[in-house]
Amino acid sequence: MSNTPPLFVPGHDSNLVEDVKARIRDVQDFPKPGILFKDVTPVLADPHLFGRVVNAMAAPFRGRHINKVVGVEARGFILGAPIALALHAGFAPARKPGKLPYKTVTERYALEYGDDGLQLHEDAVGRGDRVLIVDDLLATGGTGEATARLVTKLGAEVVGFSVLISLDFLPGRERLGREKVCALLSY
Ligand SMILES: O=P(O)(O)OC[C@H]1O[C@H](OP(=O)(O)OP(=O)(O)O)[C@H](O)[C@@H]1O
Ligand SMILES: Nc1ncnc2[nH]cnc12
Repeated sequence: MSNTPPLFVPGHDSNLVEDVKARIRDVQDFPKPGILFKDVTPVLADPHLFGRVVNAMAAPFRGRHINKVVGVEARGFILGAPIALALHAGFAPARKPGKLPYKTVTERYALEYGDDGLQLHEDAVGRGDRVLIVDDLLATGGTGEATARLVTKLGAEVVGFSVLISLDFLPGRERLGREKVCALLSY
């Protein structure tokens, strides 16, 4: 028998927010001057903490009949895939333009530090699908909004957004709809 705590245990995890905050690394002026970058890689490096984060980000959406999780390139893939498994849902990657091999739909958006585009395979989600969008961080909400537009363009329903971090001094949460966004921590 191993003493390693199991992943995906339902229930309240009281110290999680403090434990995660203690491990997020602030990097000043990345990728551009004036941006304080929230680096989540130290959280991912700890398998127990990573599992607790996945469980907590999936928890609000259990029982809500999510059948597809869309993870946003690139950091949204890392959290989105295990959250999909935790919810017994399929996973679809929303990728930067030119990366997906099959027919795609495209949306463009502005970022805290530039602008970009996202694509989904046209059969990634469809009518009747109940979709959870997952990313590591919500800032201006441009990425989340563009991902939601891709999902609805394909006829599926966006049930909500699960993010590890919300930068609440930026308008992301309002833009996506306060009631739809679950963030483990905010700044
Ligand atoms: O709310 P917004 O202002 O749209 O910003 C949030 C997005 O910015 C970051 O991704 P980035 O585009 O830097 O891509 P990466 O994950 O590939 O580094 C982050 O992972 C979110 O996807
Ligand atoms: N400040 C920030 N840190 C990490 N990822 C981001 N994406 C947008 N703004 C960010």
